[in-house]
Amino acid sequence: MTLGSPDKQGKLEQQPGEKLQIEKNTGFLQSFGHAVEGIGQLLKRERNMRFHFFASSVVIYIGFMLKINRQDWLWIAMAIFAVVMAEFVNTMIETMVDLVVGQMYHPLAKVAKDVAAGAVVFAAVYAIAVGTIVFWPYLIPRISQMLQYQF
Ligand SMILES: Nc1ncnc2c1ncn2[C@@H]1O[C@H](COP(=O)(O)OP(=O)(O)OP(=O)(O)O)[C@@H](O)[C@H]1O
Repeated sequence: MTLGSPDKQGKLEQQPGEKLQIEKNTGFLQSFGHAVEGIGQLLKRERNMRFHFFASSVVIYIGFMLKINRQDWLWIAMAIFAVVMAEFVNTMIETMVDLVVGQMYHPLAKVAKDVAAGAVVFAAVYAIAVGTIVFWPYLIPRISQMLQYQF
């Protein structure tokens, strides 16, 4: 990919007035600023990440509704963290593969991208399992209460 040309997804155009830096960051604030930019890129480029963000918000809302305890919050936080981390790794791998092979097909590029995507699926399955184990005991009394009320 040449400088300023769009990437595979057509989203890497150089912005007017944007400073092109390849030197080391000079201080904490500059490093932090670039890290925040990285998080922004993840949200902008990854449709799945926006879905994870929405799903996490729903799970947190349900957690508050069901008044889950401290320990259960830790499990939920860990599940959300695992999915988000897997998505970070997936995006890093995808970007590096696109940088190296560009528009060419390469079987190893396929392996790298598919394994990275597999990591996200793996983390998502873990998160669903944690959510089920955590929320189930809070839901059982409510469900049986609803059933008693109906019959
Ligand atoms: N350069 C390449 N060589 C070989 N296979 C590729 C290459 N680029 C992509 N693929 C294959 O095409 C699939 C889709 O590629 P794409 O770059 O859209 O991945 P994606 O962005 O990982 O998808 P998602 O955003 O859903 O994670 C990959 O999972 C991989 O199997």
